[in-house]
Formats: sequence, structure tokens, C-alpha cells
Amino acid sequence: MTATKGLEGIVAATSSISSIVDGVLTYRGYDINDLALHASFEEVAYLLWFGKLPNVQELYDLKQDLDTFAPIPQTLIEQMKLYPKDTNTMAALRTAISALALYDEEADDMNRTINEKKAIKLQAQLPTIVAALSRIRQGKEPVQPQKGLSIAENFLFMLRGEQPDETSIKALDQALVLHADHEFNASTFAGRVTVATLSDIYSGVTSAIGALKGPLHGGANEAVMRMLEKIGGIDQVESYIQDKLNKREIIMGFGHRVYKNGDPRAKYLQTMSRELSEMKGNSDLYEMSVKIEEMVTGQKGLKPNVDFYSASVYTQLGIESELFTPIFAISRVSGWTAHILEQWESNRIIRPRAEYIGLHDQKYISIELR
Ligand SMILES: CC(=O)SCCNC(=O)CCNC(=O)[C@H](O)C(C)(C)COP(=O)(O)OP(=O)(O)OC[C@H]1O[C@@H](n2cnc3c(N)ncnc32)[C@H](O)[C@@H]1OP(=O)(O)O
Ligand SMILES: O=C([O-])CC(=O)C(=O)O
Repeated sequence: MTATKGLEGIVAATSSISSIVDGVLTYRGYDINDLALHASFEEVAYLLWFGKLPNVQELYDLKQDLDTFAPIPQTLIEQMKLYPKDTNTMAALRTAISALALYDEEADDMNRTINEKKAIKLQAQLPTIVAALSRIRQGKEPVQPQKGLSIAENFLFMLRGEQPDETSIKALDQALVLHADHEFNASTFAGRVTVATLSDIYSGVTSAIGALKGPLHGGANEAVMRMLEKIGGIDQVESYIQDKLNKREIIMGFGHRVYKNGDPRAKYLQTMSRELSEMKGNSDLYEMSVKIEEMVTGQKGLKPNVDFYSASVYTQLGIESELFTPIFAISRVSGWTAHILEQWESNRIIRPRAEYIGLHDQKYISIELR
């Protein structure tokens, strides 16, 4: 038995949800480029769960369900108010999603239709929870979700407490489409491992949130923003990045386990970042990001991943950096739950082996003699 560090190149299972072949990302066989330009996030979520794009009636029904499920229990809101105000938002989200299970009488029901309903429920409630966490942290009352809005619009509405502008809604909706699924990424794999023991969907999503939080995965978008803040301005980019490159330190938002010639999602976020900077008449963040990319790609050949330009996009949408990774979760919960449902379709517990490299033939010595 020989281990492969980080399971690189290991095919862990089959899946029909998304694929990355020769750098091309598809959801259920649809090219991400097509979906990014034409599909709404709700259509994409439906596609991931049910394997086909919805027709008008199916999309209408899904939106009705999302509207019905979007409010969260008042008791959960009261609990969230007791979380420390300066806590990490992903840690708070992980706790809240775990707690949400306690208010769902069907949490442990393994019926397929009921689990599909729970997937839609989680998708509907995650944005409500993230917006509520943000407002509570700022000492404000959470805003109730409004019926008839898209997930992107409703989230921005609950966050800001006022109707968002069309540009912000469009940008966020496209970002949600781009982040929805990505075959066996770390958080999806964590979710699948959890539910393969026949544990419940909330446990699977809680595990996935825990894995997404890390800066080598979803947490990188927040880390990119922290780096941009630390650099401070275009004139400091060169010395800061050069120093990191010389020290062979990790630069957040670059590199990828699967894409070696660039992440197909990054260009949309870059375009979005540029367009927002042109609209706002302030291109500082965008120009800093471009300069960083020139240096990192130029010297190391590493390309920006989905997290790099999302940082400047979300900041220009007026969203605080603590919400960047939770927004990733708002999108990815569609993929996580689709994978959980797929895992159960032909389940087997996920239990690989370890290559033992520890000591051998140790003899027990009683405690007084150690
Ligand atoms: C949604 C997402 O999860 S996208 C990824 C988000 N994560 C980040 O942006 C964090 C920064 N990036 C990284 O840490 C890595 O590129 C990962 C975690 C994404 C992928 O990790 P791996 O597949 O294990 O990359 P791996 O270590 O094989 O990289 C190859 C080489 O490039 C280097 N490298 C990879 N990414 C970076 C980076 N961002 N900055 C500097 N060097 C890097 C590695 O140090 C390694 O160098 P070496 O061969 O001299 O040891
Ligand atoms: O696939 C990965 O390893 C990480 C990633 O880009 C994602 O989850 O979107």
C-alpha cells in the first residue's frame, strides 16, 4: 500500500453531477461558459439536484418552495444573537446549520423525496442565516426574506435592508452560478464521507461547511481580501508580492489541484471586477489584483482561481470580507446537497486505508517505569 499525498490524482468515486476534463468545467454536461452567461442560479440548482434544466412550471414551483422555506425559526435567530459578535462567520454558520437540524422533525428521515425537500430547504435557509449573522454582528435586527425575489436579490435585500440595484443582483447571481459545484473538491468530499455512514443531510452540510472554511479552499476569497488590505495600494504591490515570491510563500487565490492552465471561472469574476470598478470610477482594487496576477503568473506560472477576483467583486458590491466564504457556501450548498443525494443512490461507506509509517514492535512499559 502506497499513499498519495492529498489523494492527488485518485479517482474516489463516480459522479454524474459535474466534471472537469482538460480544463473544461461542466454541470450535468452543460459547459460552465454557457451557464454563466445564460442561466440563473435557481435553474442551475435545479439542474444539479434533478439532472435536467427546469421548464417554466418546474422553475416556478422551485421558486415557490424556496419562498416557503426561506424564513428560519425565531429560536435559531435568538440563539445566533448569543454567539460572540467577533466570531468567525463560517464558524457561526457551521454552528447555525448544525442547530437548524434540531428544528426539522424530518432531519433523520432517509426517504428520497423528503431529502430532496431538505436540500431545497437548506438552499433557501442558508442565505437567510448568513444575512442574519451579518446584521446581528452589526447590532441590527435580521430582515425577513421577501417572497418573489431571486436568491441573489433576496440575500442582498436581507443584508442591506433595502432593495438592491440591478447590477449587484446580476453580479451576485453570476457568482453563485460559477461557485455551485466542482466535482470532488474538499468540502463536497467531506460531505459525502459524512453521509456515506447514513448520517443525515444536515450533518453532511455541516461537515462541508467546516471544510470550506479553510483558506486552502473556500476561505481563500476572504484571505485574498485581507492580503489586498495589507498591501494597501498599487505602489506597494510589487515589493509585497516579490517578497512573498522570494520566500516561496503561498499567495492566496492562485493555483489549483486540478486546473494547471487556469480556472475557467476566474475570467468571469475578473470581468465583473473590472466592470464594477469602471462603474464606480475607482479601479484601485482591480488594478492591484491585475498587477498581482501579472507577477504571480509571470514568475511562477500560477493562474488565479475562482477565489482571486471574487474578493474585489464582493468588496465593490459593498459586502464585508467576513461574508465572502459564507457566500461561497450559499452557492455550494446546491452542489453539496446534490452530491449527498447522489451518494445515497448507490451508497457504500467511504473508508480508505492508511499506509502505516509509525513504530513497530513496541513493548508496553508500566507507568512507574516511564
Ligand atoms: C475554491 C477553491 O478551493 S480554489 C483554491 C483556493 N485556495 C487558494 O487559493 C490557496 C492558495 N493555493 C494553494 O494553496 C494551492 O494551490 C492549492 C491548495 C489550491 C492546491 O494545492 P496543491 O494541488 O497541493 O498544489 P501543489 O502544492 O501541488 O502546488 C505545486 C507547486 O506550486 C506551489 N503553489 C501552489 N499554489 C501556490 C500559491 N498560491 N502561491 C505560491 N505557490 C503556490 C506549491 O508550493 C508547489 O510548489 P513546489 O513544487 O515548489 O513545492
Ligand atoms: O475543486 C477544488 O479543489 C476547489 C475548487 O475550485 C472548488 O471547490 O470550487
